[in-house]
Amino acid sequence: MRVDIVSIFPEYFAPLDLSLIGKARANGTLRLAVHDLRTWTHDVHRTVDDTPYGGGPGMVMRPEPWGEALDALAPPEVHPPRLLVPAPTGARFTQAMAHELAAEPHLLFACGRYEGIDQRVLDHAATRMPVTEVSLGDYVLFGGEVAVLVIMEAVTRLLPGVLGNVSSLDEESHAHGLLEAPMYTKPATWRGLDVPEVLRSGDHGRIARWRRDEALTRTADRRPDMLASLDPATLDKRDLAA
Ligand SMILES: Nc1cc(-c2ccc3cc[nH]c3c2)n[nH]1
Repeated sequence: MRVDIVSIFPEYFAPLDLSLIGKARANGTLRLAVHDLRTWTHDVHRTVDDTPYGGGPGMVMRPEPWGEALDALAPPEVHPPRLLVPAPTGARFTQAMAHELAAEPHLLFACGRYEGIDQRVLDHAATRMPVTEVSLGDYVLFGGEVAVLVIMEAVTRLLPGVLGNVSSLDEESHAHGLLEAPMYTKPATWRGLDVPEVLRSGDHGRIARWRRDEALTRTADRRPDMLASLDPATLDKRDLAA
Protein backbone atom coordinates (compact mmCIF):
# COMPACT_ATOMS: atom_id res chain seq x y z
CA MET A 1 0.00 0.00 0.00
CA ARG A 2 1.10 3.49 -0.92
CA VAL A 3 0.18 6.38 1.40
CA ASP A 4 0.81 10.08 0.86
CA ILE A 5 0.11 12.61 3.62
CA VAL A 6 0.01 16.36 3.01
CA SER A 7 0.25 18.67 6.02
CA ILE A 8 1.74 22.00 7.11
CA PHE A 9 3.14 20.06 10.09
CA PRO A 10 4.97 17.08 8.50
CA GLU A 11 6.91 16.56 11.73
CA TYR A 12 3.62 15.41 13.33
CA PHE A 13 4.13 12.10 11.56
CA ALA A 14 7.48 11.14 13.10
CA PRO A 15 5.65 8.44 15.15
CA LEU A 16 4.99 6.62 11.88
CA ASP A 17 8.69 5.70 11.85
CA LEU A 18 8.24 3.67 15.03
CA SER A 19 7.17 0.16 15.99
CA LEU A 20 5.14 -2.02 13.66
CA ILE A 21 4.36 0.81 11.25
CA GLY A 22 8.07 1.54 11.02
CA LYS A 23 8.71 -2.14 10.31
CA ALA A 24 5.98 -2.18 7.63
CA ARG A 25 7.71 0.76 5.94
CA ALA A 26 11.13 -0.88 6.23
CA ASN A 27 9.95 -4.12 4.60
CA GLY A 28 7.96 -2.42 1.86
CA THR A 29 4.49 -3.45 3.04
CA LEU A 30 3.74 0.25 3.48
CA ARG A 31 5.20 2.94 1.23
CA LEU A 32 4.58 6.18 3.11
CA ALA A 33 5.58 9.71 2.13
CA VAL A 34 4.81 12.86 4.11
CA HIS A 35 4.71 16.16 2.21
CA ASP A 36 4.77 19.77 3.43
CA LEU A 37 1.90 21.68 1.82
CA ARG A 38 4.14 24.76 1.69
CA THR A 39 6.14 22.98 -1.02
CA TRP A 40 3.35 24.12 -3.34
CA THR A 41 3.35 27.78 -2.31
CA HIS A 42 5.20 30.39 -4.37
CA ASP A 43 5.22 33.53 -2.26
CA VAL A 44 8.01 34.60 0.04
CA HIS A 45 5.86 33.94 3.12
CA ARG A 46 4.74 30.51 1.82
CA THR A 47 1.12 31.47 2.56
CA VAL A 48 -1.43 28.65 2.92
CA ASP A 49 -4.39 30.49 4.45
CA ASP A 50 -6.59 33.53 3.95
CA THR A 51 -9.70 35.19 5.42
CA PRO A 52 -13.06 33.47 4.95
CA TYR A 53 -15.55 34.78 2.35
CA GLY A 54 -18.72 35.79 4.16
CA GLY A 55 -16.74 36.75 7.25
CA GLY A 56 -16.44 34.75 10.46
CA PRO A 57 -13.59 33.84 12.77
CA GLY A 58 -10.28 32.33 11.81
CA MET A 59 -8.72 31.58 8.45
CA VAL A 60 -9.41 29.13 5.62
CA MET A 61 -6.76 27.12 3.74
CA ARG A 62 -6.25 28.54 0.24
CA PRO A 63 -7.20 26.29 -2.70
CA GLU A 64 -4.14 26.94 -4.90
CA PRO A 65 -1.46 25.09 -2.87
CA TRP A 66 -3.84 22.18 -2.28
CA GLY A 67 -4.73 21.99 -5.97
CA GLU A 68 -1.06 21.84 -6.96
CA ALA A 69 -0.28 19.29 -4.21
CA LEU A 70 -3.10 16.97 -5.32
CA ASP A 71 -2.09 17.39 -8.98
CA ALA A 72 1.46 16.37 -8.08
CA LEU A 73 0.51 13.40 -5.88
CA ALA A 74 -2.45 12.20 -7.96
CA PRO A 75 -1.48 12.99 -11.55
CA PRO A 76 -4.38 12.51 -14.01
CA GLU A 77 -2.61 9.81 -16.04
CA VAL A 78 -2.11 7.52 -13.02
CA HIS A 79 -4.79 5.37 -11.30
CA PRO A 80 -6.32 7.85 -8.81
CA PRO A 81 -5.79 7.40 -5.06
CA ARG A 82 -8.58 7.59 -2.51
CA LEU A 83 -8.47 11.07 -0.98
CA LEU A 84 -9.21 11.12 2.76
CA VAL A 85 -9.90 14.43 4.45
CA PRO A 86 -10.28 14.36 8.23
CA ALA A 87 -13.04 16.76 9.29
CA PRO A 88 -15.64 17.05 12.07
CA THR A 89 -18.19 16.98 9.25
CA GLY A 90 -17.02 13.60 7.99
CA ALA A 91 -18.37 10.06 8.13
CA ARG A 92 -17.51 8.34 11.41
CA PHE A 93 -14.30 6.29 11.14
CA THR A 94 -15.02 2.67 12.12
CA GLN A 95 -13.27 -0.69 12.08
CA ALA A 96 -15.30 -1.51 8.98
CA MET A 97 -13.87 1.59 7.26
CA ALA A 98 -10.38 0.57 8.43
CA HIS A 99 -10.82 -2.76 6.62
CA GLU A 100 -12.13 -0.94 3.54
CA LEU A 101 -9.13 1.41 3.48
CA ALA A 102 -6.66 -1.44 4.07
CA ALA A 103 -7.77 -2.86 0.72
CA GLU A 104 -6.97 0.35 -1.17
CA PRO A 105 -3.73 0.45 -3.21
CA HIS A 106 -3.15 4.18 -2.63
CA LEU A 107 -4.42 6.52 0.07
CA LEU A 108 -3.88 10.30 -0.03
CA PHE A 109 -4.53 12.20 3.20
CA ALA A 110 -5.17 15.95 3.20
CA CYS A 111 -4.65 17.41 6.68
CA GLY A 112 -6.57 20.62 7.20
CA ARG A 113 -5.76 23.28 9.75
CA TYR A 114 -7.27 26.66 10.71
CA GLU A 115 -11.03 26.53 10.01
CA GLY A 116 -10.54 23.96 7.27
CA ILE A 117 -9.80 23.69 3.55
CA ASP A 118 -11.58 25.73 0.81
CA GLN A 119 -14.49 23.49 -0.25
CA ARG A 120 -13.56 23.80 -3.93
CA VAL A 121 -10.44 21.70 -3.29
CA LEU A 122 -12.62 18.72 -2.33
CA ASP A 123 -15.19 19.46 -5.04
CA HIS A 124 -12.53 19.64 -7.76
CA ALA A 125 -10.71 16.53 -6.47
CA ALA A 126 -14.01 14.61 -6.54
CA THR A 127 -14.16 15.11 -10.33
CA ARG A 128 -11.18 12.76 -10.68
CA MET A 129 -10.77 10.65 -7.52
CA PRO A 130 -12.92 9.25 -4.68
CA VAL A 131 -13.03 11.74 -1.81
CA THR A 132 -14.06 10.80 1.74
CA GLU A 133 -14.37 13.24 4.60
CA VAL A 134 -13.78 11.25 7.78
CA SER A 135 -14.42 12.05 11.43
CA LEU A 136 -12.88 10.34 14.45
CA GLY A 137 -15.79 11.33 16.63
CA ASP A 138 -17.97 14.16 17.86
CA TYR A 139 -15.24 16.41 19.21
CA VAL A 140 -13.08 19.07 17.57
CA LEU A 141 -9.32 18.83 17.04
CA PHE A 142 -6.85 21.53 15.97
CA GLY A 143 -6.37 19.83 12.61
CA GLY A 144 -6.38 16.58 10.68
CA GLU A 145 -2.93 15.27 11.69
CA VAL A 146 -3.97 13.39 14.83
CA ALA A 147 -6.87 11.82 12.93
CA VAL A 148 -4.45 10.60 10.25
CA LEU A 149 -2.19 9.03 12.90
CA VAL A 150 -5.19 7.13 14.30
CA ILE A 151 -6.43 6.04 10.88
CA MET A 152 -2.92 5.00 9.81
CA GLU A 153 -2.53 2.80 12.90
CA ALA A 154 -5.97 1.18 12.50
CA VAL A 155 -5.38 0.52 8.77
CA THR A 156 -1.71 -0.55 8.87
CA ARG A 157 -2.32 -3.23 11.51
CA LEU A 158 -4.75 -4.88 9.08
CA LEU A 159 -2.19 -5.15 6.27
CA PRO A 160 -0.88 -8.67 5.60
CA GLY A 161 2.24 -9.49 7.58
CA VAL A 162 2.13 -6.46 9.87
CA LEU A 163 0.63 -8.18 12.92
CA GLY A 164 2.71 -11.24 13.86
CA ASN A 165 -0.29 -13.01 15.33
CA VAL A 166 -3.13 -12.54 12.84
CA SER A 167 -5.53 -14.52 15.03
CA SER A 168 -5.54 -11.60 17.46
CA LEU A 169 -7.57 -9.80 14.80
CA ASP A 170 -10.29 -12.43 15.18
CA GLU A 171 -11.38 -11.80 18.75
CA GLU A 172 -10.50 -8.14 19.32
CA SER A 173 -13.15 -5.55 20.04
CA HIS A 174 -15.26 -4.65 17.01
CA ALA A 175 -13.99 -7.66 15.07
CA HIS A 176 -17.45 -9.30 15.22
CA GLY A 177 -19.40 -6.22 16.18
CA LEU A 178 -18.84 -6.90 19.89
CA LEU A 179 -16.48 -5.69 22.59
CA GLU A 180 -13.90 -8.29 23.54
CA ALA A 181 -14.01 -10.33 26.74
CA PRO A 182 -11.71 -9.42 29.67
CA MET A 183 -8.14 -10.73 29.41
CA TYR A 184 -5.93 -12.26 32.12
CA THR A 185 -2.40 -13.56 32.47
CA LYS A 186 -0.22 -14.96 35.30
CA PRO A 187 -0.25 -14.96 38.30
CA ALA A 188 -3.49 -16.90 38.93
CA THR A 189 -4.07 -14.76 42.06
CA TRP A 190 -2.98 -11.14 42.33
CA ARG A 191 -3.76 -8.91 45.30
CA GLY A 192 -6.41 -11.40 46.35
CA LEU A 193 -8.05 -11.35 42.89
CA ASP A 194 -8.35 -14.68 41.04
CA VAL A 195 -8.38 -15.39 37.32
CA PRO A 196 -11.84 -16.82 36.44
CA GLU A 197 -11.66 -20.58 36.99
CA VAL A 198 -13.02 -21.37 33.52
CA LEU A 199 -9.96 -19.78 31.88
CA ARG A 200 -7.71 -22.18 33.78
CA SER A 201 -9.91 -25.23 33.14
CA GLY A 202 -8.36 -26.26 29.82
CA ASP A 203 -11.90 -26.83 28.51
CA HIS A 204 -11.76 -24.87 25.26
CA GLY A 205 -15.47 -25.19 24.59
CA ARG A 206 -16.33 -23.74 28.00
CA ILE A 207 -13.70 -21.03 27.54
CA ALA A 208 -15.09 -20.00 24.14
CA ARG A 209 -18.63 -19.91 25.57
CA TRP A 210 -17.51 -17.85 28.58
CA ARG A 211 -15.69 -15.36 26.37
CA ARG A 212 -18.70 -15.04 24.08
CA ASP A 213 -21.03 -14.47 27.01
CA GLU A 214 -18.68 -11.88 28.49
CA ALA A 215 -18.44 -10.11 25.13
CA LEU A 216 -22.22 -9.99 24.78
CA THR A 217 -22.68 -8.77 28.37
CA ARG A 218 -20.00 -6.10 28.07
CA THR A 219 -21.37 -4.87 24.77
CA ALA A 220 -24.93 -4.74 26.14
CA ASP A 221 -23.73 -2.85 29.25
CA ARG A 222 -21.27 -0.42 27.62
CA ARG A 223 -22.25 -0.12 23.97
CA PRO A 224 -25.94 -1.03 23.48
CA ASP A 225 -25.72 0.86 20.16
CA MET A 226 -23.35 -1.82 18.87
CA LEU A 227 -25.70 -4.59 19.96
CA ALA A 228 -28.56 -2.86 18.16
CA SER A 229 -26.60 -2.87 14.89
CA LEU A 230 -25.34 -6.45 15.25
CA ASP A 231 -26.19 -8.74 12.35
CA PRO A 232 -28.67 -11.26 13.90
CA ALA A 233 -27.15 -13.94 11.67
CA THR A 234 -23.99 -13.76 13.80
CA LEU A 235 -25.95 -14.78 16.92
CA ASP A 236 -26.63 -18.45 17.68
CA LYS A 237 -29.29 -19.90 20.02
CA ARG A 238 -26.82 -20.04 22.91
CA ASP A 239 -26.16 -16.31 22.47
CA LEU A 240 -29.86 -15.60 22.67
CA ALA A 241 -30.05 -17.70 25.84
CA ALA A 242 -27.13 -15.74 27.35
N1 LIG B 1 -13.19 14.12 14.30
C1 LIG B 1 -12.57 15.36 14.14
C2 LIG B 1 -11.86 15.84 13.04
C3 LIG B 1 -11.46 17.11 13.37
C4 LIG B 1 -10.74 18.09 12.53
C5 LIG B 1 -10.19 17.70 11.31
C6 LIG B 1 -9.55 18.63 10.50
C7 LIG B 1 -9.47 19.97 10.93
C8 LIG B 1 -8.92 21.15 10.36
C9 LIG B 1 -9.14 22.16 11.26
N2 LIG B 1 -9.81 21.67 12.33
C10 LIG B 1 -10.02 20.33 12.16
C11 LIG B 1 -10.67 19.42 12.97
N3 LIG B 1 -11.90 17.39 14.60
N4 LIG B 1 -12.57 16.31 15.06
